[in-house]
Amino acid sequence: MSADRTTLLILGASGDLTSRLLLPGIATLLRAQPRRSLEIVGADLRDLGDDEWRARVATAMDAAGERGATAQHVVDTTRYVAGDATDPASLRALLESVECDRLVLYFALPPAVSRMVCEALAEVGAPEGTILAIEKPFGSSLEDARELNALVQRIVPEDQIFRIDHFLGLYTVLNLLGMRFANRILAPLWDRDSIEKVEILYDESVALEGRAGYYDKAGALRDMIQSHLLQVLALVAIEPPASIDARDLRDAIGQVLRAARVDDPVKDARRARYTAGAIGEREVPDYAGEEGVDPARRTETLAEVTVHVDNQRWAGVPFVLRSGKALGPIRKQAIVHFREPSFVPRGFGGRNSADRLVLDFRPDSFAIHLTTNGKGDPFTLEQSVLRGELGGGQLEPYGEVLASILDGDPRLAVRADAAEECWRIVEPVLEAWAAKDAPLAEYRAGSSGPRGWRTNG
Ligand SMILES: NC(=O)C1=CN([C@@H]2O[C@H](COP(=O)(O)OP(=O)(O)OC[C@H]3O[C@@H](n4cnc5c(N)ncnc54)[C@H](OP(=O)(O)O)[C@@H]3O)[C@@H](O)[C@H]2O)C=CC1
Ligand SMILES: O=C1O[C@H](COP(=O)(O)O)[C@@H](O)[C@H](O)[C@H]1O
Repeated sequence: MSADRTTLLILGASGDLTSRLLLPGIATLLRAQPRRSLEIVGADLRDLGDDEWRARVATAMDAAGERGATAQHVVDTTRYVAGDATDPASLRALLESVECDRLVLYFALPPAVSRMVCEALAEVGAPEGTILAIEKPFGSSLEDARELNALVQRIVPEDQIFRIDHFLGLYTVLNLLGMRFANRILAPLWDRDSIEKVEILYDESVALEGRAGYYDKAGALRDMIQSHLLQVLALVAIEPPASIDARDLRDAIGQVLRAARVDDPVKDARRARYTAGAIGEREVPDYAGEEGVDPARRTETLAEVTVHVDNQRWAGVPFVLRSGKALGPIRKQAIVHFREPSFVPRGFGGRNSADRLVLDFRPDSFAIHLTTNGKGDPFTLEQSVLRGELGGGQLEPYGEVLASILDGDPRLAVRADAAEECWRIVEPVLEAWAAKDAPLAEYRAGSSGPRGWRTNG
């Protein structure tokens, strides 16, 4: 751990990400590792003011538990700067106002704005040693991601670029590595011979939450599937790496993403948008009528895409990726569906569903649904559920991600090639959906999705 004075300069500090996930994640890091030395500066277009900003930082620190000396130092020293970071003169002034040994410039901004800030930064120049931490989605298309990669690599060397995907900091997602590669039970079953299908689902109850500025131009496919769910797919599907150091892990991720594709963007993808409804007591307004939403964009709030991985291990196995907002049932899981056994001794009755491994992302746990003899009648099969609590880490995902940035360990960050591959995989679907008559189904907020969309699990 470095004792150098590090400043985290958050661009987009008044946005949803900063308050809801980034600051609370940092708070868990400072609670678990109080010897870190950190100062935080918030910057955004909106003039939030020092007091309001400090209150937000203090709330996040308090929510993580008792405020220790490091967290207190962060609250005492933090400040807020209003301004447009895409404007080179404002950006220069902002950078000059920061005194530290090491600067982490955190882009908590919509992708198009991040790109404009990078263009300004290329003009202004980044202080020596600056780390760029850039949120997903990285760029807005394959071409844009390529250009953005070239641009940021002109500003700082690749080892100072962290393309952020906080799902790589989720305990259960990291646990895929232990589960797959550190026991003899699952590894021999982990291929097309034993696995019929994999589902990776992230159905949320949160709705737009005032994020139209970002979300209405992104939609569920770009917001969740292009980044998070493809990273999870990569960890489910990678070949065993020799080590879990950054190079081996990211080589393996790059390899599997290069093999991934959507067969038929029309048949293998569907999308929908929520209408007014209620989730519990909460009334949710029609997405299309929300402030800042342009209904003509036909932005989807629920997307589902089937991806195939063309290699010996996975040929023919569908990976169904789905994520949506304002849904009633919350499902944040990866489900590995195993094939039927090749033969079951005659005389057994009752077998009616296949075995499966369910990994719950939040809270962290897993369950194996295994066919066994029935409770009352031993000759009637039924499923027993073996559950495991994973215990969770000490850190929230953003704490893990920030720790790895501060330690200069890119293991939890997305490498340049992987960021581009993820766009390559989803781009045929985006093109199909850009057609005027591409279907956009509807679902009531609080429901489980459009009528007629069946899900397993
Ligand atoms: N929210 C979340 O749950 C998560 C978000 N992310 C990623 O974080 C990024 C931001 O998302 P989110 O916080 O939700 O979006 P928000 O729209 O809530 O926040 C973005 C912020 O950036 C500000 N901004 C826009 N232009 C500029 C500029 N020129 N200079 C300085 N600030 C500017 C916006 O100000 P204004 O509102 O005035 O335009 C807004 O406060 C996205 O890339 C998203 O994918 C990643 C993980 C989780
Ligand atoms: O990146 C994003 O992630 C969140 C979901 O992550 P979680 O850690 O809050 O569960 C999602 O709500 C948001 O739309 C997206 O931008």
